[in-house]
Amino acid sequence: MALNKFMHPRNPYRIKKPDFKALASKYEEFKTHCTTDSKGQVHLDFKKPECLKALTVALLKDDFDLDLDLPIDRLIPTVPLRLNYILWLEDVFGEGTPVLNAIDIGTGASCIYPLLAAKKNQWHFLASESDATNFTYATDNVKKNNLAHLVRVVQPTEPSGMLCDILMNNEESFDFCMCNPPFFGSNLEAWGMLTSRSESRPEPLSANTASPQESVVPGGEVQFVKQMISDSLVLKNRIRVYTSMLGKKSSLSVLKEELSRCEISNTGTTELCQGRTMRWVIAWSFDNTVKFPKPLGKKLLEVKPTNPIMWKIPSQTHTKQSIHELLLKHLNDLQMSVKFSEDCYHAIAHHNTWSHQRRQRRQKERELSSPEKKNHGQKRLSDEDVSLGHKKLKTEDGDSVVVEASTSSPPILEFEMKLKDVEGDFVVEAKLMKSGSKDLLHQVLQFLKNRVK
Ligand SMILES: C[S@@+](CC[C@H](N)C(=O)[O-])C[C@H]1O[C@@H](n2cnc3c(N)ncnc32)[C@H](O)[C@@H]1O
Repeated sequence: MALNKFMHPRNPYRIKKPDFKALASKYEEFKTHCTTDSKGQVHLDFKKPECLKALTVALLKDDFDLDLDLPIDRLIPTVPLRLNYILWLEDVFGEGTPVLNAIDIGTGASCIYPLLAAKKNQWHFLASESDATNFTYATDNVKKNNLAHLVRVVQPTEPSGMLCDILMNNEESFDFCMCNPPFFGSNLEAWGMLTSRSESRPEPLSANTASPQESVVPGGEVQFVKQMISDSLVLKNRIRVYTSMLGKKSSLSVLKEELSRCEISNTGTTELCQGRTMRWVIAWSFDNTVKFPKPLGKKLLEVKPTNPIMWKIPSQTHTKQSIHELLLKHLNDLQMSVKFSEDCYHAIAHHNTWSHQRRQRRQKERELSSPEKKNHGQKRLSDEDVSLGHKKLKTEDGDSVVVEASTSSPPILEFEMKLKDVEGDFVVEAKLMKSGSKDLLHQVLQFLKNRVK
């Protein structure tokens, strides 16, 4: 599971491995596909399509209360990857996950994206599916979960019909469209026979159940997404954000070139990492107010197990309550979201609000002392601030600088801090959680140390 550590920071499967034993004890059907070894460990054979299906069905039931029926001869979706794409779309539209109206092109028998997003965020979907068997299963899966008020499944009038086709008799506007296109251009490519030796990948660990009509399309995913781009030039802002997943990294540069050729400049990309699989997403918009999150890159997403960082506060200067109040105040000043229970603070930062505070304060003082700028508390952003995703800075009374951060960015640091009594003194013990680096955590602790002396 080499890539799990690079999964989206909010993806629960990043740290939670499916517990086959627990699932087998809850779900009879899942249990029938499991084997138990002499040590009592429960196993699943991923080379068998029935086992893959049983796992996807059990996870969707257990984690999202979704009941799915899937044909064994069609693509069986893996849940962590599908969730990664949805979580990235949440980032595009900002925190608080507003109710959105979306399109899923090629929804599959599972109708997985619309069902997951409808259940998780109450998003509305128009889902298209050209394959007759998949269309029937998708429609039944929506009904089975009582989600017909949120998800409509349609068939394009032409088998290769795309956005313009399904929106022909429709006046609606949509917030975004998403798509997991057939990746390959031919059956030979789908079977891996066109891949040269040097490019060849290790043999897959799990069965591929996708039918030819699900994995193969003339021109492969590049042609499929080029058609989406062409349709988007007609539909423009009727869909605010156009996105598609890609199975091959090489397709990214070809499609970026196509977007540039079509003079579409507001574009974004991201990587989706899970298990041993990597996928990519390409996105574009005609609305310049849409800001695509900067890809975090593997460095920031990777969390290496680290020892906690300790910091001692002498009890002569503070009581436990006064330390608690100061910690909460300063974490709050840093615009982190903080949960506190049982002497433990769980904090998440979306932007670096703690660096260069002194420089910002001096700048503010200079601005306030310069007569022509006296009425302009607002400060120009440095390149670094911009690269950190800050929307704007504004000064406040006193020595604090408040950073109004863009809300559409994923966390850059997540940590836990415990406040303990140790031999008459107080000790703060801080530990990195799902996102960030030890360096960032050190910086935050130094910021707090300077204020809680
Ligand atoms: C790779 S599968 C993805 C299925 C599902 N979205 C998932 O992620 O598991 C691609 C799907 O697109 C469907 N498809 C292919 N061309 C299509 C088109 N022009 N319009 C709608 N669906 C299409 C295929 O039948 C297939 O179900």
